[in-house]
Amino acid sequence: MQQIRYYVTFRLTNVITLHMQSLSIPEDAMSDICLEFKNLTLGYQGRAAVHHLSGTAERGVLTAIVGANGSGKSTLMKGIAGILMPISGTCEQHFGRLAYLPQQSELDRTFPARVVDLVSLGFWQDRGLLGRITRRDRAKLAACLDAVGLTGFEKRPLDSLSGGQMQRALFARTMLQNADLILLDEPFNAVDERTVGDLLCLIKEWAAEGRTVLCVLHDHALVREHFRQTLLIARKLVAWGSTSEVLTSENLRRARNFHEAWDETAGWCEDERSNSSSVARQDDEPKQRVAAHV
Ligand SMILES: Nc1ncnc2c1ncn2[C@@H]1O[C@H](COP(=O)(O)OP(=O)(O)OP(=O)(O)O)[C@@H](O)[C@H]1O
Repeated sequence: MQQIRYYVTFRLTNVITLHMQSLSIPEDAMSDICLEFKNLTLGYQGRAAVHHLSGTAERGVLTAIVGANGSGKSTLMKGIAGILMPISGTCEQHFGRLAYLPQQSELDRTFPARVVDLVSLGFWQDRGLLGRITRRDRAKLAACLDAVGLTGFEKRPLDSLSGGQMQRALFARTMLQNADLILLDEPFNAVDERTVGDLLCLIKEWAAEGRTVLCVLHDHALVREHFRQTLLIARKLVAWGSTSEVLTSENLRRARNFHEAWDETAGWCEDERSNSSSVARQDDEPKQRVAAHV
């Protein structure tokens, strides 16, 4: 009975999360813009964590999101996924489906679920909560497990997996979701070099298939080598564009200065300046303080 209750909770929690990620996405076949921010401010309990972000991400582009700890990267991912509602401004997705892989630290692995249960949640958008998985689905699932090197792990309980194996299982679920926009929050944390290489290959294949991938990363060398575009954030946009133009020592210095100067207790910012779109160098130091506002 306990097992059943856990299992139902596991499915419901995951399905609700996946459902929130799949809401309301208008098709826009005329444009190559997949994602558009307009003066987006996100935060918690009335305090902004990401300020006045504007810009666009094109379809099929691999973008790294970089910034110091606490700079707002995960907050931005949650805003795009629809888990966090904007304090002001908008975030619009212009193509189909979205898949979101949160940081591993946010996942509860104590549910008595197996690898196959986790991965098959990727079918939810097609099959619904109680929908039956067909023979064809099972073949797809097997192919995805094979692609991430987890053939034979189907019945393994989640709490018996290593960090890297868990990440591979989550990538398999993401593959089954067949999403147009894929959000990955620090997907290479605590995984070995070989797993990083394997998962990077998958990510590049997704982009080659026309999927847009946004990936939070801390390893600048890896970003320089594998990601065409980078968005550098320090609670507000510092720069967004080609990786070589964004990851300059000057931009990194500005990001550091801005982040260090930020007032953690400030309320949400009423400054309605929009920061310019796409490839953008934003204002220099944070001269403008946040207005305390409740
Ligand atoms: N649930 C929450 N409630 C209140 N404040 C939060 C919450 N989550 C994050 N914050 C705050 O928002 C700010 C941005 O946090 P966020 O997690 O987005 O940073 P990050 O860039 O992803 O950091 P890291 O690299 O450490 O993962 C931080 O000051 C953080 O303390």
